[in-house]
Amino acid sequence: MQTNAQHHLEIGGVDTLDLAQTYGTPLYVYDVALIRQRIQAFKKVFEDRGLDYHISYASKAFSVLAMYRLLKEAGIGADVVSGGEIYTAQQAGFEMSQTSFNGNNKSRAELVQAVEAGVGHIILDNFHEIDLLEEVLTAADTKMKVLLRLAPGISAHTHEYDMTGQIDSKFGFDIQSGQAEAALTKVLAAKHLVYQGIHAHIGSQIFETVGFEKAADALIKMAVLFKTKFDVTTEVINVGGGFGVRYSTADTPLAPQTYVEDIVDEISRQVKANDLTMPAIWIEPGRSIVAEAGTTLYTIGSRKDIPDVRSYLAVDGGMGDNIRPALYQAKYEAALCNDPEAQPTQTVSIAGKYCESGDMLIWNQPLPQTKPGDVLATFVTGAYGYAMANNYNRNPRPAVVFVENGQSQLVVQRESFADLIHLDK
Ligand SMILES: Cc1ncc(COP(=O)(O)O)c(C=O)c1O
Ligand SMILES: N[C@@H](CCCC[NH3+])C(=O)O
Repeated sequence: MQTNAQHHLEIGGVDTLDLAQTYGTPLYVYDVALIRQRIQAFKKVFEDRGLDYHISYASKAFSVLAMYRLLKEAGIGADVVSGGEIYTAQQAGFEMSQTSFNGNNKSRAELVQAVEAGVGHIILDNFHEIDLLEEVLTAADTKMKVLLRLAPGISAHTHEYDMTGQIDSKFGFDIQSGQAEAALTKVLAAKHLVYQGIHAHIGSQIFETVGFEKAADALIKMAVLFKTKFDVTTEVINVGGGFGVRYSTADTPLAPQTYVEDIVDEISRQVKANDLTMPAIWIEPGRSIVAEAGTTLYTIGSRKDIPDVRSYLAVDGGMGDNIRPALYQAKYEAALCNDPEAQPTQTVSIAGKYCESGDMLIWNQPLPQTKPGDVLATFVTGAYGYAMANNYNRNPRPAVVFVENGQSQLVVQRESFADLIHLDK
């Protein structure tokens, strides 16, 4: 947390009170330098080891034109999961060969769109999709590089809704029951699918490396099986994303690059032990690239003090701009922008303005005295915040600004009431 000479909270060299004044609240503010640093730290792990690699930022964490432009500048790829993300990346002028396309129910229309857009790789998730993509490619008379998403049977230590690699999951080909082998057989028989490798994503907001290492081992085992049984070389091992970040003092993640160092070292060991050629290693970090770079600014409004029970302090946003506390009991921390380091004198619970009792942003936040009109910042809201924002109660979605070197830039305009009825008939 940075403060300026007036003791105000500052982000990227810009006073947050000025940002709130200029752009209004609620407001998502991104520290662009921090995003660049995160990307560089991931790159460095691979480059220090001289490895063939690909970083595919999981766009779902935060997908807007400005973000794809930033990725392009930083020289990394992007993973997309919908026609909307493909469209946004294209409109941003993103190099589409540097995208991969994930998802458990890609529609025919989305596959056509992906092929026409020149998406680099499609990560096949199920048997239906193998048939569908082969049909689309036959009609277009073109080929597509594919990875197979596997469910390695690993339960990551995270919120139940954030687990994706366990056997009982809607994602990917199950390894244990032989689906993975059956999928490879089908891909090899399809004329327009070019097998490149395998993928696993075990979940999100994970704090330990052991789950990733187990997933890497499972993928290497499959690469060995594919080699011995099918004489097929696996050129890409994609270990997904899911590297945890620190939302509150209770969280104890590793440095983002530490996860990758461990995974890469494990893969290198296993490749050597199994006498394989070293594949390209791909990662798909989303949260760990953007979460900590994001801060949301709110204006404080009403207050309700229930003697001996609780004090509710309400802000002008809530579950419409940050649904994570309601959906995953996610914990956040907040500070007052006019003096974030002032001694707390009270404990309050930060409520949103939506008509739901569950619309709470933070329970039991220590704060100094506040008054209506004060600006409150909640930290680490850069991932799955704006991305999951909604118009519940017909509230317009907030604006997004990028700040860097003392300059701010509006990258997403605040929705207007007119925008809200734009599509109504
Ligand atoms: C396939 C896939 N890759 C990457 C990610 C990104 O995860 P995270 O934002 O936790 O890094 C996700 C989301 O969990 C995902 O489903
Ligand atoms: N939306 C989730 C993570 C995304 C999971 C995607 N597979 C969160 O905010 O934690």
